[in-house]
Amino acid sequence: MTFENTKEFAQQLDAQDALNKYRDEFIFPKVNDKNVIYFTGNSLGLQPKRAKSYVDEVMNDWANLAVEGHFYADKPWWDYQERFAEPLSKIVGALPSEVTVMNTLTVNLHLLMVSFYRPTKTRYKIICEEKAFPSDQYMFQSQVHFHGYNPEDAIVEIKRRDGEHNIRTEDVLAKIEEVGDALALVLIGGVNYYTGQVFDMKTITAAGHKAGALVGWDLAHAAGNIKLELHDWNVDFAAWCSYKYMNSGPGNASGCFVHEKHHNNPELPRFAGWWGHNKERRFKMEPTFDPVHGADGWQISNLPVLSLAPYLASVEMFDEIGMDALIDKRDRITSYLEFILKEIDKEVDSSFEIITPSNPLERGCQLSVFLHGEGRALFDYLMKNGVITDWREPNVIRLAPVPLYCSFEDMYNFGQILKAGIIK
Ligand SMILES: Cc1ncc(COP(=O)(O)O)c(C=O)c1O
Ligand SMILES: Nc1ccccc1C(=O)C[C@H](N)C(=O)O
Repeated sequence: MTFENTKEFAQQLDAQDALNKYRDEFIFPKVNDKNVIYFTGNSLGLQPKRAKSYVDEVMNDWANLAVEGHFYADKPWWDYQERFAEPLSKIVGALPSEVTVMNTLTVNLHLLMVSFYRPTKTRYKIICEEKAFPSDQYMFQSQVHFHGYNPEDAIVEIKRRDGEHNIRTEDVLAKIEEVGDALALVLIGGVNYYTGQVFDMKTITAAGHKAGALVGWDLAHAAGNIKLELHDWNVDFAAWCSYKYMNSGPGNASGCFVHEKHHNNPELPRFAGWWGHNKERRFKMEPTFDPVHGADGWQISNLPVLSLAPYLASVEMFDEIGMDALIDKRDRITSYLEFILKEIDKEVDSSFEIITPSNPLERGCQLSVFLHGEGRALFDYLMKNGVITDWREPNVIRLAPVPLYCSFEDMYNFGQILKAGIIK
């Protein structure tokens, strides 16, 4: 499709966009009395208007039913997480029994590593990506330490080649083969938080298995953003936070995936709690743990229902729309933003280097832009003028035109503000 850098053209794309009406479902912060152009849904998604009524429902049930709400609320609290299974399984390409919601992302990755990182004297190494999100790096180091190994030896990072911004699949595969019999686990961010690069999860998962290792994915920047087929790709486990693309609210619960093939394995160690115990007999207060056969068997504590409520509102919205429609718009709006950046680049002295892969199959809805010749002052100018982006050292802004609530006209307007910020 050929694009034009005009307001009329952008408005025309909005008029043809079936998802445009969902913009009204979200609350936008305002700057100078105008809705902002929000590019940071990859950090914290906007609040869906319908989230409040889900929270109010729990507050009302708590007021009116108190302890009875666990079993007699319209949406009973004791198995509230089961309402996520169907819609969430479609978002990540899983069976409903393979997904659950609990805790937060780093906590869940630790808990899943209890089950899936079981190093032995000879097979103890973890492959991850260079410059993984810091929380993941701390997690790897502390897990390796906990098991009595040396992080310098046990953690193997896949590097970018000199002068390249993204990691090549062939380099991941070569590293897996090289580490071979010493490899216990591959655990990578499915979408890199800094560059927005999407990894070839299917191919890498198969290669990890071939080497005799288990394979997990941190899907913080992937869930609700890209097409996932976790079950079919034979991924062992995965976890994601819900406050980014899934719009569940700050610090909210994480989602987890555990492949069906691991559900009935009595050998698998895990850190247990009563909410993972056999559902029918949970309140019989039995002394021996009998896990639910499914991802729910990794639950530990009773559920933080008040915080799950807005997440449920959001997941149901995703279910209404479907990932295919979202991805369709995501590709169009991301390409339009890419086009706008290139157009503005021609009109100003500075130059923008998009470090995200240009192939739509290797990116979701994030463009990370190196601002050559510009500095933090430009970022500050954008923020003051109602464009919310984020800044990452040394000189990168990340732009996520989230298809649920960003418009094509936003992209056009952004281009004009960007140009004014440079030329001023
Ligand atoms: C890739 C990645 N891993 C881990 C985290 C940390 O998540 P949490 O603070 O919810 O544990 C984030 C975002 O904050 C992330 O982007
Ligand atoms: N939860 C947060 C709280 C405070 C500041 C940032 C975050 C993020 O989520 C950062 C995110 N992981 C990112 O890739 O930008």
